[in-house]
Amino acid sequence: MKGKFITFEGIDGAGKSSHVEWLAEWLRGQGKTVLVTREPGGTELGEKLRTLLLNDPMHLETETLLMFAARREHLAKLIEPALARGEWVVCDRFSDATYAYQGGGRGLDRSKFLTLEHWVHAHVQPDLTLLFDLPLDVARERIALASRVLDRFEQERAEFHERVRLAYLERAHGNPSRIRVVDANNSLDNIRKTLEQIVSTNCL
Ligand SMILES: Nc1ncnc2c1ncn2[C@@H]1O[C@H](COP(=O)(O)OP(=O)(O)O)[C@@H](O)[C@H]1O
Ligand SMILES: Cc1cn([C@H]2C[C@H](O)[C@@H](COP(=O)(O)OP(=O)(O)O)O2)c(=O)[nH]c1=O
Repeated sequence: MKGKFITFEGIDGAGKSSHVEWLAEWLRGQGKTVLVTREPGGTELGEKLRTLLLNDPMHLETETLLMFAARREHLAKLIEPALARGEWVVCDRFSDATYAYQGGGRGLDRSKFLTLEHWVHAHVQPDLTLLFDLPLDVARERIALASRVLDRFEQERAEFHERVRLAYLERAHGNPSRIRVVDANNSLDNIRKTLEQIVSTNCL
C-alpha cells in the first residue's frame, strides 16, 4: 500500500520543527516506516539550494524557481520513491510555503505559482497538511527567546510575516479537507494531543 505524505506549515517560529520528529516517532509507534525530511532541502542538491535561498539576495522569480527546482529533485529522489515503497513521509514545509512566502509575502503572481505547482507535482499532493497558526508577536517572541541566527526570510519585517500568515489561512480555507489549522499558541502537550487526533482521524 502507498504511504501517506504529511506536511508541516506555518510562519517562522510557529513550532513546526518541535513536532516533526515527535510525529514521526508517534507514527513509528503505530507500526509505520517514516521518512522525515524538509524543504527547501532534503537531497544533497536541495540542501545546497537551501543555503543559497536562505542567504543570498535574489530576484523573486529566481527564488520561486529555485524553491521548485529543489522540490522537483526532492520528489524524484526521496518523496516519491519512499511513498511507492509504502513508507510515510513527514516533511517540514512544501508548496504551501511557496504560496504563502513567495505569493503572500513577496507578491508573486498566483498564476505563476499555479503553473509551477502543476508542472512539478500535479500528480502528488500531501495527504494531510498541518498548518501551525499563531499570532505573529508570539512567534517573534519564541524566536527571540531561542536566540537563533536569523535567515533571509526571518529577517523580513513584521508586515511580510503577517501577509505570509494570511496567505496560509486563505490557502487552508480553499483546501479544507487537506489543510488542518492547528492552534499553535498552546502548550507542546496540547498541540501533540491535537496532532494525534487529526492524524488518527485523517490518515490511519
Ligand atoms: N508550544 C510551544 N510553546 C512554547 N515554545 C515553543 C512551543 N513550540 C515551540 N516553541 C519554541 O519556539 C521556538 C521556535 O520553535 P520551532 O519549532 O523551531 O518553530 P519553527 O520550526 O516553526 O520555526 C523554539 O525555541 C521552540 O523551543
Ligand atoms: C519551502 C519554502 C520555504 N520558504 C522559507 C520559509 C522559511 O523562512 C525558510 C526555511 O524554512 P525552515 O526550514 O522552516 O526554517 P527554520 O528551520 O529556520 O525554521 O524558507 C519559502 O520562502 N518558500 C518555500 O517554498
